[in-house]
Amino acid sequence: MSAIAAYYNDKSILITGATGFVGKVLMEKLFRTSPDLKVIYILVRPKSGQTLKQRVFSILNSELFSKVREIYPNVGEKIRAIYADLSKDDFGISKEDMEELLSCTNIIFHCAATVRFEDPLKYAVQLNVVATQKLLLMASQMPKLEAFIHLSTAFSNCNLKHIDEVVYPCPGEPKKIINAMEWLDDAIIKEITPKLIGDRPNTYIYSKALGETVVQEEGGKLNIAIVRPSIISSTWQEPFPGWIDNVNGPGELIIATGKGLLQLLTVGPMTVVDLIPVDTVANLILAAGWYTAVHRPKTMLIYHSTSGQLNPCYCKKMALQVMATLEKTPFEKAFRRPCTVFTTNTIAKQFWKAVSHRIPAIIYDFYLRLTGRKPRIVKLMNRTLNAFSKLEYFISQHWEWSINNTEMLMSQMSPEDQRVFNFDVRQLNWLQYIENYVLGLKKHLLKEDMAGIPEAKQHLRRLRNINYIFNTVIFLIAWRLLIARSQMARNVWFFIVSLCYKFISYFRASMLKA
Ligand SMILES: CCCCCCCCCCCCCCCC(=O)SCCNC(=O)CCNC(=O)[C@H](O)C(C)(C)COP(=O)(O)OP(=O)(O)OC[C@H]1O[C@@H](n2cnc3c(N)ncnc32)[C@H](O)[C@@H]1OP(=O)(O)O
Ligand SMILES: NC(=O)C1=CN([C@@H]2O[C@H](COP(=O)(O)OP(=O)(O)OC[C@H]3O[C@@H](n4cnc5c(N)ncnc54)[C@H](OP(=O)(O)O)[C@@H]3O)[C@@H](O)[C@H]2O)C=CC1
Repeated sequence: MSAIAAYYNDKSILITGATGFVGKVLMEKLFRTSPDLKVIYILVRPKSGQTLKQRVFSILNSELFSKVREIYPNVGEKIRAIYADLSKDDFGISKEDMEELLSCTNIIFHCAATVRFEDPLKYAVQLNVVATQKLLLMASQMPKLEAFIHLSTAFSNCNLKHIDEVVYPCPGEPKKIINAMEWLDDAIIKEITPKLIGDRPNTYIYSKALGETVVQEEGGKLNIAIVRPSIISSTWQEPFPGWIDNVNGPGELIIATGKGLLQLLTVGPMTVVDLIPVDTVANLILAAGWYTAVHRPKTMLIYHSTSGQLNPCYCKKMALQVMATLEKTPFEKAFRRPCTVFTTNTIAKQFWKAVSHRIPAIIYDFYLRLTGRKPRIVKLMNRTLNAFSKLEYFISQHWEWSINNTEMLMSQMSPEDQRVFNFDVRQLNWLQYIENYVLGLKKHLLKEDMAGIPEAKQHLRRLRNINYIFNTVIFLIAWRLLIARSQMARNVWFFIVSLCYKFISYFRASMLKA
């Protein structure tokens, strides 16, 4: 049996962020590989009108957990959902629940965070720094705790081009920043945010960097490791290829491309997009948890969960594969035919944004208004272009991450562990992976049925014909205006017409001879 799987059997595991993208995959894997684990405590808040029970029920009944349900029908009995809102003091956890957590927990996986790039700094600090600080304090009171795994991001130091497996100093001391967030007025915080975050692109990245400093400074004697994933994407292999349930990062751009909203990619041919499949991240987290608890390294280790060094995914190649998959299996009800223009030129970029994005959106909304419907495309287009401008930062640059600790971890694992908790991205075939990713977005996120593909293709053919007619009309109008105003245009026109006439006469004469 796998040593890592055996380690988690009989353990009480606390997961924060278990209702999120990474948390769910982590929990699923734990149940599948270590069914004899004692309990998984998850810190959950009620959301979107759902109680804790309802949230857990819908996760366990989701497609992601279908394999777990097969092998382990009573899986719900091993989950203890504990009410907690990490933005509140003491997380709002009841006294009894807190006592149980403190006395029983063996391992903590801290995945919870706010991942929105532009949350107000106060909220980002509250979630990604203060909550981490409080969780560390809780952890320090857990006598049975063996390991604390903190999830950060590979981009926490994206102001550097080469990133080592160390915690770098961050502008501003966490304690001072936390203090300032408590008493400063929201308007003032907003004003000083750009100065505080310095050369980091947004409040999310900055707060994650501060979070790492807090882990390093306040981890005390705890057995801690930090895992830094890059851009987390759909599952590669487990529990099945292509599972994804959120639009963060690439998902948003792929959907916008598939729906015909986004037709622009500002990348050079050799730009690498550092994708890392979510199941690979979960496997690395579990391996790091085992290693930290069993081998107790003297210093806190940081593991980069990235792909660029070992098996780079080139952005242009990825986009072409996205397009090829969309050709075979298009998304339904597209606004326009999917098409991608690659450019790194700023002027060309602005031109394409206006001509091929904003103007068609305005025309379409005008048409919706004329037909008595509510205009919505301009709003959607603005949102798409805004999201694109925020994500662009991560695909227009190149970073290098050291992976010594990650490779060391792999070398410490038995062949069986390497198979069961595989995070070796060298084995990944990007073309196959991207195809599954696009299909996964269609199926699991957009909830589109494969039976609707003929209709989606028919819709795209209609859009192509409309496009042809539209372009021809625009060309004729432009040409007519030009002829009316320019002698040269008129000469060109007569030249073309007489050429056509001569060609037809010649053709007819040679037909008659034959
Ligand atoms: C060919 C392709 C190649 C691809 C090539 C890949 C490259 C891909 C690089 C990625 C690189 C990431 C690298 C990060 C590495 C980490 O560690 S990041 C962790 C993950 N986090 C993320 O990815 C979060 C990214 N997203 C965000 O932060 C925010 O969505 C953005 C982009 C800043 C936009 O924020 P915003 O303008 O406030 O927009 P948002 O609140 O999301 O939505 C506004 C409104 O639109 C609505 N809305 C949202 N989505 C939709 C939708 N799809 N339709 C309609 N309405 C919508 C919302 O409901 C909302 O409505 P209201 O509530 O206002 O009524
Ligand atoms: N996704 C990515 O591309 C990357 C993510 N990461 C890191 O991985 C970790 C997980 O990210 P991911 O799963 O994608 O993020 P998600 O947004 O999918 O999940 C975030 C989780 O945190 C929980 N959470 C947020 N706020 C609170 C709160 N106030 N109280 C209790 N729980 C809360 C959410 O709960 P709820 O369901 O109630 O909202 C959810 O379970 C994060 O630390 C992130 O920084 C790192 C690199 C890339």
